[in-house]
Amino acid sequence: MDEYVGIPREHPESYHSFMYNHFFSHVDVDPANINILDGNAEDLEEECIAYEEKIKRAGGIELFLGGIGPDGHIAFNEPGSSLHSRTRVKTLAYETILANSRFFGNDLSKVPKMALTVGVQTVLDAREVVIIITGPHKALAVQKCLEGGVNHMWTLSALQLHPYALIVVDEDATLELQVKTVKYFKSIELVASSQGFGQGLESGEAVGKKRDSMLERLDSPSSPRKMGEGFLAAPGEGRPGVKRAVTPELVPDSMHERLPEDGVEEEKKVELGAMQAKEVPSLLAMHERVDSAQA
Ligand SMILES: N[C@@H]1[C@@H](O)[C@H](O)[C@@H](COP(=O)(O)O)O[C@@H]1O
Repeated sequence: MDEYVGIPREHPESYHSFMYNHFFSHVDVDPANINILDGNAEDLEEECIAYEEKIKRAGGIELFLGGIGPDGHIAFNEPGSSLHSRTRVKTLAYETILANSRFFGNDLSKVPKMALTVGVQTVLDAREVVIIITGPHKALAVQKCLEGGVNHMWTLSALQLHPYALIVVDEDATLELQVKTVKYFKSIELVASSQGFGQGLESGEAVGKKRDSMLERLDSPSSPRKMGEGFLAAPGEGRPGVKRAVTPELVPDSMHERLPEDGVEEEKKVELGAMQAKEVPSLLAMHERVDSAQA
């Protein structure tokens, strides 16, 4: 989902190395199916555009699994990132450079200052998003993103707009939350699982059939979404034993869609004309009312 700009792929702190060491080398994955942004690409902008295209061609992201930075950034979407952003070159925030310096011998000069990252909208377009947050140094971000409103200064908060987002935290990461918030989430989890609606990650075969329709939906990322469109299918939908309610639209429709169609407009004009012809008093202009009152 992100990669530093300008450090070799083999560098122990590159995200390429991280992903190979912690994940790809432990699973049976065809290297051709691994897609990590290339922070050494000759044309970084082109690399980002191509990455979005690749996601689109693959039918969208099924599961976005990630973490956050202490400033609430998701991937490398630093504070102030547009919530509609897509894959791009990003300058890292000082706090992030500082936080990452521990991986570079605490030498700030060695920490990359730029990265390539998927955008907030790229994450929001994923069918399901799971974010794992641990440690007290992420507690303020958790508080801002869960108890605060959707805000570009804490980009994780954009997940409030996602129909299938799951945030997994340890006890330390909840330290800045109100006790009642923690109790609230624990209680709804308890009630939900007692009613057979417990949260759970899906496993099993990929929902390949849905990909064609996903491709269509993702066709134009910038085009306004209509009711019920835009997000990918509900996780687990169509699988035996998995019930999901349809989530209503979460993204407002565009203004032009709210304007009446021409036909309707014409009808209104005719109605209005008829009313005016009947000289309905309420339609008289003010000066006419004044004149008639004086007379
Ligand atoms: N840019 C990366 C994020 O993409 C990643 O999610 C996070 C994980 O942090 P941690 O390993 O502390 O969970 O690190 C950085 O901030």
